[in-house]
Amino acid sequence: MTPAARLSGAIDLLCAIQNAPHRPADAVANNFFRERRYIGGGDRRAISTLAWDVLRAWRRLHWHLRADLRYRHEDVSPRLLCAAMLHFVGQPLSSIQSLFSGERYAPAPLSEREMVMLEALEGQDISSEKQPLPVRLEYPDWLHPYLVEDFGDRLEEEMRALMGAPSLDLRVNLLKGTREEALRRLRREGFQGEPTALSPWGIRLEGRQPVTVAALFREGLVEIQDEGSQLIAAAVDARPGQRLLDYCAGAAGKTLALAMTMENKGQIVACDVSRVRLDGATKRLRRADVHNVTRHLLSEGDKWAKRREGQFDTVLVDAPCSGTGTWRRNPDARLRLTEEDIKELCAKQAAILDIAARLVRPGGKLVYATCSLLGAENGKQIEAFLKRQEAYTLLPAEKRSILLPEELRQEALFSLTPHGFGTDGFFVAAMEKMSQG
Ligand SMILES: C[S@@+](CC[C@H](N)C(=O)[O-])C[C@H]1O[C@@H](n2cnc3c(N)ncnc32)[C@H](O)[C@@H]1O
Repeated sequence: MTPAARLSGAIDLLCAIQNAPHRPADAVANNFFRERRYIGGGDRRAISTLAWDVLRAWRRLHWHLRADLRYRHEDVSPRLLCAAMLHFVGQPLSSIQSLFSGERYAPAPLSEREMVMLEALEGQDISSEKQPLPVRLEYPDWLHPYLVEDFGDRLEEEMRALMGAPSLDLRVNLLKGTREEALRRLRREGFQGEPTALSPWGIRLEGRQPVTVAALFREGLVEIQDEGSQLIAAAVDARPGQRLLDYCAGAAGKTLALAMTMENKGQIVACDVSRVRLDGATKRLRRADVHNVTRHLLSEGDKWAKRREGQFDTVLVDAPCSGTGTWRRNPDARLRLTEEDIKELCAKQAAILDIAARLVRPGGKLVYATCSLLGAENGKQIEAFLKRQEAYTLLPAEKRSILLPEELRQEALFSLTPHGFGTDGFFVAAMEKMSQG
């Protein structure tokens, strides 16, 4: 594809994202490329990169383009956003104008009005001290007081780290081979990667390499999983022979890692309320050679949980959450999140925790995790849980997982952030249910 055709693709993709305001952008993009199978891998990456750069700079681009208040929100079209983004990454206006040539596969020429709007950007940087903090750091206005409370002086550095592109991490499936073996195979297949600093099974790839086409991925030797998510699985410390419940298993991202630390021995039940997500787990479990997982679809009025009270050695609650820790990957999610969502999510998390608490056997463990950065969904949620559920305490030091690096074993609960650890944002709390009597 020519650069102009790629630009056209990015504009079309952003239009598709804009036309589906309630759907996550990555789901829209998957659909977009499925319907355009003629677009090859390199072109796909170029199109997505520009579209995602725009999504990551959404508030700042709108701030610039609507600096002249005569312009309405509708004037800021995906065409203009892409052109402005190209300007801010250093392309001269004349070369941007030549991409909008109107020739075959190229976007239509820039109108006079569009040119005026773009010319006004000359000599400016995308971030400006004049922008209010939520604009400069790309988060919704209403979230500001929450972030001030949670991060205090660290707010700027934490939120800035969340604006960058994420790393691409793999987890080596020890059921199929070692990390050294996986690194050797990756190099042989032309990929560049290094062992992760914190996860014992992780490999961090350089840039965005098309690893899903690699033979070692298709064979199940590696799985795509952020290092932070791997560390949540490490915190669970699932051992061979145990009976474990992954209560919000989704498409089994963490279940796979738990089955690995259990060496495929014992039993994992993977539950979720979403059939689509649980179905998505089947193929991944097969590819990874995992045999000790059964799945259960939770439904309203389901007696399943009632019948299994006190039966599990460990229950993991990887709770539905705001996903604020994954904003590097899903920058569009910032635009959809509302204060009402946070309130609803907190209530849901508390309800799930209370059900899960009953499923743990006396002396067993409950692990709560989110990919949120917000105290309301994390520390405060656990504080309230421990007040409600007197049988539970935070896991004592001697029982914490030795799969975790020393620095993460100091407390029974910890947070990971892109700024602090170079991972997605995660929170985990490990608790123990006291034995009766
Ligand atoms: C953070 S995601 C789980 C991600 C998954 N554990 C992984 O590692 O890939 C949260 C999951 O909770 C599920 N969920 C939402 N409400 C639930 C409920 N009331 N009970 C159990 N699962 C629920 C969602 O369908 C979603 O799959």
